[in-house]
Amino acid sequence: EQSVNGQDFINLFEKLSGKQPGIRKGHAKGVCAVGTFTPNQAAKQYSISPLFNAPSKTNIRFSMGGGNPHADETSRSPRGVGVQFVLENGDVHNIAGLSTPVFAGKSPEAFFGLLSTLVPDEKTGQIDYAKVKAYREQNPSTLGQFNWLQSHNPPASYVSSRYFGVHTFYMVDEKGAKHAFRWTMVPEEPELVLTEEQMKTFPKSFLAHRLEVDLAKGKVHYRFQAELAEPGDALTDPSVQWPADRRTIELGKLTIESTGESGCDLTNYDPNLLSKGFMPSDDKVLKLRSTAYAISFAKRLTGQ
Ligand code: HEM
Repeated sequence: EQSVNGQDFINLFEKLSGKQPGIRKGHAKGVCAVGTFTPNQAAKQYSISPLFNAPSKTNIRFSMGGGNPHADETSRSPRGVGVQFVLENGDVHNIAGLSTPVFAGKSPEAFFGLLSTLVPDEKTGQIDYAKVKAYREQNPSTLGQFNWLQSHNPPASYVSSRYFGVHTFYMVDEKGAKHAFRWTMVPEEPELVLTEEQMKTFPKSFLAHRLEVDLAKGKVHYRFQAELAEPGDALTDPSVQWPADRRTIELGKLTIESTGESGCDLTNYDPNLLSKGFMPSDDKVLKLRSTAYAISFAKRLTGQ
């Protein structure tokens, strides 16, 4: 299996979704919001991050997975969230996660192979779905997310969904000890999904409007949680979920206050840009994201 890099993905996204000048090459369709993060004091025992010292302003973006700026919001595909925390000392800390608990591949190569099967045939312009299915069966790490999406209808609102960090990160405490964890954003209101009927009748775009309606009713609250790893848990494979009984600690509350107009348009939610007191794991998918996002960012800022 040949190894792939960030540029390879950008080239592949262009084949899948066209050039899309000035637009994100992944999660192209999205909407901004703003809020405040209020840390839980108890989180301080796991990390020295200034994130836990004082409330921080957050610059949020909700999105549809994929490079299509006109993605169908009734489709069984991942939704995304990016949150940039602006710390009291001016530092920033990013997270960018998905509405699915697992990613579509254990490695950049597995995911790249899957996406490659979705490139339409040059002559017919058609996607060969038998090829896609065969690839999934031969590369079972790409099946978990697909199966999850088949058994969970899409969210009815960007703020009625849980979001998962998917990768493993570390919190570093006062003594320098590292605590492996995965984060989840859990809405305090019930999680609402589209009914089968709504999936057929809703327009392709309703989530931006729905977010405005939800936020006009009042602020939306999320609990920001960390599941702590136990020995033997997958630390570098984002396609594998940990057992449900992992100890969960509350990192704090995220209050989404209003829509954010164009406030997130120029943000790069690189998930490896972390505050002191946090560290990325050696997950190769996580590593590669920095390069891919930087290339996408540079391109879209220069109208490419
Ligand atoms: C090899 C794997 C991946 C590649 C190549 C990739 C690529 C990209 C690219 C190019 C962008 C646009 C960046 C920008 O222009 O700012 C993006 C956005 C995004 N990706 Fe990924 N991604 C990968 C994996 C993941 C994973 C594992 C997650 C979640 C756990 C994720 C969540 C997101 C989210 C939420 C956004 C939107 C951020 C925003 O709103 O600006 N991606 N991705």
